[in-house]
Amino acid sequence: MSSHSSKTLALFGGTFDPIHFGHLRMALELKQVLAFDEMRLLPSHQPAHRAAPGVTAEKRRDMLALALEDCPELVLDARELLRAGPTYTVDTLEELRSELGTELPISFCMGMDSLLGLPSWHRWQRLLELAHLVVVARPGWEMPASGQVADLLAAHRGELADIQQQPAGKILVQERRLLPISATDIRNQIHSGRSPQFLLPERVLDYIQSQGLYQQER
Ligand SMILES: Nc1ncnc2c1ncn2[C@@H]1O[C@H](COP(=O)(O)OP(=O)(O)OP(=O)(O)O)[C@@H](O)[C@H]1O
Ligand SMILES: O=C(O)c1ccc[n+]([C@@H]2O[C@H](COP(=O)([O-])O)[C@@H](O)[C@H]2O)c1
Repeated sequence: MSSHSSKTLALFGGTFDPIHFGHLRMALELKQVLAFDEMRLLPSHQPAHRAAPGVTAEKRRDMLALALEDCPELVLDARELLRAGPTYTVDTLEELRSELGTELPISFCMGMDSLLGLPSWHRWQRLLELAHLVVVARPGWEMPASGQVADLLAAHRGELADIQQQPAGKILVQERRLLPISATDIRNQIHSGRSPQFLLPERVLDYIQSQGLYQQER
């Protein structure tokens, strides 16, 4: 039995290019509603399934650190930035399991869009052996009718008590309204000369301006 058996850990991964209030609210709400003991934001180094971010991993991490300065409930975990090559979630979860043992309940949080793309993730069938998946769906979402994700949901759908008490293997679908904010919109606004004020923390916006980030269209 691991010494962590009475705790629960949640991870909220993303490119965070840049971090915004949509990410921060969702991470905080999931932590509070699902009563996780710890919620870590996990910036991806070289995202595996999208174009390379325009801003270096170090700057994305700095923005995340600034965003979390006033929020002790959310913690930065920069481990993926230390690994070379494409960032695969399965590698991160295996690393965490070797550090924290096999008993600690670990939940990896993602949007429903990410779940629908899960079969293209690296070694995706191993993920549920290492962690639970908490999937955020908009109210009124519909279950995919068939296919690998429908089969996965049918086999692994669980309840809150499962993800709090078991180490891995369940999918919890959480219906929540999302703030209508996207990092793509923020980048577009900046390079069009408009201000993204009120969509992200003021300190992050100051950093973006002082470093001259997102001025060029990509
Ligand atoms: N407005 C939002 N509210 C809640 N969660 C969000 C929101 N936008 C993105 N997410 C979730 O945050 C995680 C990281 O997303 P990501 O860093 O790609 O942000 P993004 O705003 O979608 O960026 P981009 O526009 O560059 O794709 C993903 O799980 C994604 O589903
Ligand atoms: O492991 C993979 O193959 C994989 C493929 C796509 C996305 N992910 C992870 O999913 C999280 C959200 O990714 P993104 O691209 O929506 O910011 C982030 O932690 C990524 O590392 C992981």
